[in-house]
Amino acid sequence: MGDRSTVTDSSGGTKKSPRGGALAVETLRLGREYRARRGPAVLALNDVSMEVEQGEVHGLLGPNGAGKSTLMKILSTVLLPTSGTGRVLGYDLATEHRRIRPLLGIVFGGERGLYPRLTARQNLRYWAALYGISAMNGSRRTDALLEELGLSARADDRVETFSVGMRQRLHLARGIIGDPRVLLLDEPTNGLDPLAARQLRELIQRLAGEGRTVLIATHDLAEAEVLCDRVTMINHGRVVAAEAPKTLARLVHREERVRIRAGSSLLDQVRALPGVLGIRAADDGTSVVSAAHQEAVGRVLAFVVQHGVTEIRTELPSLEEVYLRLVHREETRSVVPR
Ligand SMILES: Nc1ncnc2c1ncn2[C@@H]1O[C@H](COP(=O)(O)OP(=O)(O)OP(=O)(O)O)[C@@H](O)[C@H]1O
Repeated sequence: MGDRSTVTDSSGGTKKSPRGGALAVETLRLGREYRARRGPAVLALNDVSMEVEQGEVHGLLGPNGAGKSTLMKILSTVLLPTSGTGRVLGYDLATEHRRIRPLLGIVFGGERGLYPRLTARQNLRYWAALYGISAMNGSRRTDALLEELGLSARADDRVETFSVGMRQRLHLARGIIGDPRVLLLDEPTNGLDPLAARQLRELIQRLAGEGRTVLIATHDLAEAEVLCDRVTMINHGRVVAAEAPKTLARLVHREERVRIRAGSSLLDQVRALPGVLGIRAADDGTSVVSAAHQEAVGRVLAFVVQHGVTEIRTELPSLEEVYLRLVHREETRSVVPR
């Protein structure tokens, strides 16, 4: 499968992000309204501005109905925005979809995109042909992908006999057979057992390591935390945050944590240190000390080390906590009358 050299630069003049990287995806005040024959129109996306750098693994997070699928469909050029603009690798989403399509790999899962009565090999060769890859190259690429995704032994079995995990891997193979520069994945590890999910994550990381950009819509926050360089959280069609998971945790919680294993009298002394917000007992018998700022963390660390504590870990709130805080805050806001 492709090494860096296979990722060619054929973009339409890409812009740089404020962080200095060339942009794979950018949207500016993108909106999408669905108009029903009856009933009110639904504003699925509202002023969405986001940036994804080339080579980045970027998570798109949000509750059900937030607008993730709508955004993915617009980025994959199957749906037009009703307002705003967007570019993929420098090409305009509304007017240059023919240029964008060959650069994209789309994995939306479910039953779409695979022919169950064909074998895995036949499916991939068919998709290779659709991407305009010659029969010889298509066959070579098919073999390499089946091998890489652990499907070689079942290459000539019909897809209808495949497990959920095998189909999911085949979906990914289909998505990358055209050697795309940008991969759009919707819930890629949905329905996979933990081992298969982990293997798929490793593959996604490898694909990004080859210089490809990966945009993943997921409900799995732990997955987003390990996989994504940055995440964009959306709720009710609006961007509520866009940052690296760790940065988000700092911005949202403004607190740091130190996990220690210590007796109750020592914990009482730690609780009294300046800048300590509280201490919570964890299930594994350790105690989690919340500190207001880095200086307080330093104070706690120095104190516990001085008193012979050996099990010490600093940590940030999880992405799940950040998500709940941000989305919950939005929900609370949205019930306040305007
Ligand atoms: N074709 C459509 N016609 C009318 N409304 C739609 C259509 N597609 C989506 N919507 C509405 O737009 C909003 C956003 O939907 P979307 O499917 O993009 O959300 P999502 O974040 O992908 O949700 P989920 O995680 O449940 O898939 C929802 O209110 C949904 O009901």
